[in-house]
Amino acid sequence: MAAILASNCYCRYGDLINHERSGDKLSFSSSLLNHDSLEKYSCHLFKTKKEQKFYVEMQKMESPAKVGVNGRPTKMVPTTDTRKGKSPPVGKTSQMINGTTRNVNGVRKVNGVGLVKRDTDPPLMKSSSFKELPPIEGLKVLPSDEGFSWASENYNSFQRSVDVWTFVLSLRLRVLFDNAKWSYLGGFTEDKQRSRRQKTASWLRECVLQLGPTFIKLGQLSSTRSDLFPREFVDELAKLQDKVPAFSPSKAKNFIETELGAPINQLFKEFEDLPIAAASLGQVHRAILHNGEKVVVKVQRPGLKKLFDIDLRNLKLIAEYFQKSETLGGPTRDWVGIYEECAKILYEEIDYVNEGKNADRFRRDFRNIKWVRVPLVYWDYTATKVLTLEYVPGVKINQLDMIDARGFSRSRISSRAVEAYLIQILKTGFFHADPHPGNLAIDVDEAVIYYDFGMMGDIKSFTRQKLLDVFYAVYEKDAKKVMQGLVDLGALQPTGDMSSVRRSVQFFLDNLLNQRPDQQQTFSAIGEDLFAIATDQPFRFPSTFTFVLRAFSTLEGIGYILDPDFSFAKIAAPYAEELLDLRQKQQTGTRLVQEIRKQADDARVYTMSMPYRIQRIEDFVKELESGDLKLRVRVLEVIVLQTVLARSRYFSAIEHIKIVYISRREQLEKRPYYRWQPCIQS
Ligand SMILES: Nc1ncnc2c1ncn2[C@@H]1O[C@H](COP(=O)(O)OP(=O)(O)OP(=O)(O)O)[C@@H](O)[C@H]1O
Repeated sequence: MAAILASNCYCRYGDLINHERSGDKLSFSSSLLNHDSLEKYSCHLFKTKKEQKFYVEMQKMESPAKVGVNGRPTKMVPTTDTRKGKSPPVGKTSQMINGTTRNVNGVRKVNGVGLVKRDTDPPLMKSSSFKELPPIEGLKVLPSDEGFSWASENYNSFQRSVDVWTFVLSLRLRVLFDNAKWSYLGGFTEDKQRSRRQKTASWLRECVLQLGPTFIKLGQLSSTRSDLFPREFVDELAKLQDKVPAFSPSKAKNFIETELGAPINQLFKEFEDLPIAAASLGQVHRAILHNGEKVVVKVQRPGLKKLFDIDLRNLKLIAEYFQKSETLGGPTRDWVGIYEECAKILYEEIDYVNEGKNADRFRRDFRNIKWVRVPLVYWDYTATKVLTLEYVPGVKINQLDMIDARGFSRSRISSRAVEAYLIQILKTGFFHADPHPGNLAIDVDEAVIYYDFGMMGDIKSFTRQKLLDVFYAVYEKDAKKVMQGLVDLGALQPTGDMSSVRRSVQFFLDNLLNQRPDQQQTFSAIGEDLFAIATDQPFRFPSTFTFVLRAFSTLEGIGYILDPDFSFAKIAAPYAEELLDLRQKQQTGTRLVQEIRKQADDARVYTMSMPYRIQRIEDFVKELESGDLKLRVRVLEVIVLQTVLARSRYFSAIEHIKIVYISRREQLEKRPYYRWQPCIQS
């Protein structure tokens, strides 16, 4: 709270860059209190001088804004009824929308307990104000998290561990059973196995949902690992993206108040109860700051850290158990490594300060690219579990109808999405590791908006260099160099005999690169081939690699949906060319340096050793002349030698010609060498 009250300087800055925004006719709602009443109210609300000063500053800054972030015009989606088409089912008096229970009269129920008027409800939070909210098109009605055991903050650690182990052991048994041919009544067929696996996969998704945030997130992460899990599982886990329950607004608001240390109405002029999105780890609410700026507040699920601690402790033991198991590929799969990677990602994702920093960095990386938009972080309203960002609405990149209705160019959008990604991978090295369609939207000027900076990849310069080496090696179809690059990257374990790996890589390179443009493979197909090739080989794909591959295949999928003529290769070609040109230049430069160095070395060696060498040659020639030595030279080399010898008495090029000394005795040998008596001219 101290930070919020004390640091009003940010609001001033925010005001400057968001003039347009405050002046925007569209508002979440009209304030329920006019300025006069607010002023009176403020005396009551803001008890300390510091608080009052903050309030006064806020009031001053309510002037209409002119310029948006990046100098862009800020525009919201047109106002229509937010809950259009989402009226409660006939015969029912209330419905749960994104954690909020509403009755048909608009009276709010909290936590499904009944009609409740929260004592803590600030006067600004009356539901009538939300009639004027700009709509969220395609807003989903989310299931509530009530009824899920993990939604309670007081987990019983022992019970939770029992649940986790029961799930893992059941999964293990089901997988064993699916793979056991004897278990198929009437005989085993691949079709029967596939359908059984499909059932197990659906069961798995249900269990994951029941087990809650840790497992939902892990399930989402696993849905990128076709290299580790069967196709059916991966497909089913991918569905977890949009089936996450929301928690109640009262929970969200209480949590924000605890985290930011101030009542909601001091923090926000308005706060919208209905979350615009809910995900495994948190949910997003819209709000308006007292200076009129529109923001979104991402609130973490309460008690998540505690839940992670219990779950990850168990998962560590499970990974160790997997590691030891022969049937689970223990020796070839680094389960403990995979666990560690996942745990790191999970803990990073629940640190919203980290996410805010990522957003800032990403925003900086794209500051000169006007067609990419990254929301601004409101640090004064941000803590480890609450993240407040500039509200940047847009049409989701896969909402084709809306894209068409707004007259956007689909091909331009797909090119921009791919290009923005190439810039991240090839230039800045800091990339969005989860560019699914929910995290990409299109602004009014067709700029690509990014959301969600919890999972970012950072390609360090060493890794970047090695990746480029692999890229060049792939371009040259040089399996050995590709392998060396992969070893350097830690993606390939060097073992004794690498010939089978080399053959696999060469096969992959030949098949991948020998295609005509019309036969180009999709990234997901390439990924699948790659993972198939990697089976039983000492590959360990780092998460960065799988994330990049998944990101490319997601973007490619989006590209095809948007534009039937989409070609990833076409968009990427200028970037690839630029890299190859760069390499060419580097090589030319390096080669020149090498050549100069070699000449310098030669000169030094020859200068230093010349007297000695001349002496040696002198002796050698004398021996030849006296007949003490004979030269035995391969037939083909004779002419060269003759020429050289004819030119110089001290045939300094002698090292380049294969000369064999033979003694007189050895002359008699029958080997098919041409006998040659040198005729040296002085
Ligand atoms: N700055 C913003 N402006 C407008 N809408 C936003 C903003 N940030 C997030 N949203 C909306 O909220 C949704 C969820 O946000 P975000 O992806 O950051 O949450 P999350 O909890 O990390 O979800 P997930 O992990 O599923 O991606 C976004 O898809 C977008 O619709």
